[in-house]
Amino acid sequence: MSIKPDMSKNYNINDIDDSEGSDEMDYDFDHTISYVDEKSPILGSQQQQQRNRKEKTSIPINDPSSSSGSSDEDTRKKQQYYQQKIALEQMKKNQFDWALFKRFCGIIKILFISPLIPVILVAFLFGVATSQTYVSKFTGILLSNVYMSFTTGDKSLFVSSLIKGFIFIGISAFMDALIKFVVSVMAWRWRKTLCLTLQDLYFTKNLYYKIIAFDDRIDNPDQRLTSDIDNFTTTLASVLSQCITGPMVVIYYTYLTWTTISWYAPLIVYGYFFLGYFANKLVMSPMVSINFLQDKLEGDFRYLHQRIRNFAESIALHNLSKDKQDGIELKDSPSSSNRPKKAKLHNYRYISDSQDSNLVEEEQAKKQFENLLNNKKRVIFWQFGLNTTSDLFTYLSPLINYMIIALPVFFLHTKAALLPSDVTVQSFNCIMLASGFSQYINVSTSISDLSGYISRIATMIDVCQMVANEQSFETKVEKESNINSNNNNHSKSTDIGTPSEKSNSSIVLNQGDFINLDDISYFTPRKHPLLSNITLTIKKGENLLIMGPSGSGKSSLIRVINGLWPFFHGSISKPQNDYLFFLPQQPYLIFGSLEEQVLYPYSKKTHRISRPDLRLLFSRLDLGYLLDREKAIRKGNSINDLTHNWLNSLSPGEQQLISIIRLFYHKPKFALMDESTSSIPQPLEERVYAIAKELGITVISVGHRVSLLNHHDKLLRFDKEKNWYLEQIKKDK
Ligand SMILES: Nc1ncnc2c1ncn2[C@@H]1O[C@H](COP(=O)(O)OP(=O)(O)OP(=O)(O)O)[C@@H](O)[C@H]1O
Repeated sequence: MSIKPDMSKNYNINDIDDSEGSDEMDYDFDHTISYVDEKSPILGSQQQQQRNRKEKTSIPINDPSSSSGSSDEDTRKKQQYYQQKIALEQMKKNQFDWALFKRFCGIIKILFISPLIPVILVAFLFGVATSQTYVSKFTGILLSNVYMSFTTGDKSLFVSSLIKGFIFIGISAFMDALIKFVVSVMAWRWRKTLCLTLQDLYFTKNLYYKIIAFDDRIDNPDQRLTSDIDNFTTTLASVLSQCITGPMVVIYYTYLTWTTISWYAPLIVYGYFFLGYFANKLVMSPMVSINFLQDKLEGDFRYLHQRIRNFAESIALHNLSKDKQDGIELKDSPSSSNRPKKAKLHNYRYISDSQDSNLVEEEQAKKQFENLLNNKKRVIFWQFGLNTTSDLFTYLSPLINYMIIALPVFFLHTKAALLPSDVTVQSFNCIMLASGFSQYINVSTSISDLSGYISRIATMIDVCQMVANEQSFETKVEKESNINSNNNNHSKSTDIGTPSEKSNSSIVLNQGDFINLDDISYFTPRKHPLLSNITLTIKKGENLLIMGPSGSGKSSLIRVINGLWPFFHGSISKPQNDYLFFLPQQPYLIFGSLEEQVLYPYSKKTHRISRPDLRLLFSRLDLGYLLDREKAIRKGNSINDLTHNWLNSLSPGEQQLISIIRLFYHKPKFALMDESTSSIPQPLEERVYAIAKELGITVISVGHRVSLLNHHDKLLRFDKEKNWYLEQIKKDK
């Protein structure tokens, strides 16, 4: 079956040779994938496009991706090269340095965006930490008294010290629990603030779509929004509490060691701390990038398993046939018993010897898991180094304390001897001062984790802001009434509508019942030119069908018309978006009841459909049984109202029909249907178009089925040379 339409002729559906009985148009699907120069212009003429195509196929020689041939090995190497390049660039950016500190300050600004409660919490923490530090002083004195009561045999001193001990140590323990409680509340609040702020950003101006479709700088945005923010705020709150209690202890015990020993005592402890700090920093710096990479690998690993969950059935079906093929091959091959075991064919170790055939997904998951484990090994080794230095400094600090106390007796000879109770108080004070500092050293371990989260969260904020402010991702949208009033207010030489203006992209929201494309040339987000200079008008009541080879740009034109893709030149005049409704290729069902499916993108909060109306909508497409099924499930009380998992088991056709019911409920002036009847039988497809007509919906369809021609008035046809043809469809009664 083939169609060779002539632009000069009207197109007649009876001209189609359907002798092969196929329902699909026979296009040449040979679509070449080329490497495009980012700056390649959109070329209008065919010759220019051909020249451009030739140029596009040249690949830089020094780039590993340029290796000739297109074997799997090459593709794998290319992917590896780019992954490593990106990971290295990211790692370079995530050093523990001033830039990271500035990014941290950016996040802090968000955390304190409504400062009252966080400031109260921090002040409260400060108050509790101060009181706890003060109360801890009595522990030292009590210890000294207990020690003295043993040496002097003073029972009353022992009893009174014990009673005071219970009170003060009890208070201290309670304050410790209070600090932990405040830290948890603070982490909870910060998570709320940061996550909501980021979500606001993520959902503004379709950013969630743009950063996934147009920008590849953010891997796993879901992980950043969920676990990274949670881990970051929890770690930050605990680091903050340590940073607050630390100085309290340091300041107070600096004073006590100075007064009970001498000026050099705090000085030596300070020197010891700085030595520890620099040793830790040395180990910490590389850990930032290693932790960053670990988070990325964890996210990728989870994402792969998520995909396996989402596509479980497709994977299982594909692999049923694969198992069969493997079976035949094994049976037919005389040398099958001599085949090397699978494990030997792979470089990595996690493939079981007993398995003859592994799923591609299994291999990928295992490969990714191996990468993750390899990096985790690095994390563990560097963590070991960090723990060794920080623990060494913590554990050695009592010895330093005793050396400080021993200085006047054994080295300076300023004192002959010390009383045991004095030694107890002095060593307690030194230990407390050192513990104040060792809190900082311990903080450094948490800071290395924190830095990874800072990088990931700050990158997400930066990229979201950059994409939000990116002018090339924005299309100028104006109301026709505004343009007219501007035209009236200005002289005829006003800018609007001048050729220079027309060469840019603009969308005008008209009051009329038509969609007009004026000299539209559009391209992919990577600037790969698609179709050029399309000019056409779609009037109300005049259905348009778009056909063409796969990847030729049919869906992209729909994206351009509804304003999702700003990658075009020329101007579009269309009714405002409330009058347009888009049905994507992949039907989208939300978590919710059938009524909520139909209401979407509205919700039950603002809209409701009465039971009889809902039944009528479903019955028109023979789907009344789904409402009965839902009713039975509700009665059985076996379903969580929010997660209607049973919807996942609907057939693709049922899913398409539900989105078509959604379209009928919303009754827009224009419907943009992207292959949205491809899974339903032809008689039902006829009914869908008949109902749309009855409801006054003008349809712009994308599709491959010849039967669609029956329901449309005009055909916009693309060919593989990037030419377009607009033809009138003649319908013979
Ligand atoms: N987000 C994107 N980034 C880069 N290229 C894209 C993106 N989306 C689509 N493309 C490319 O744009 C070209 C046109 O895609 P489009 O989805 O419009 O094809 P189509 O004609 O609708 O194909 P099909 O009939 O298979 O649905 C394809 O080569 C596709 O790979």
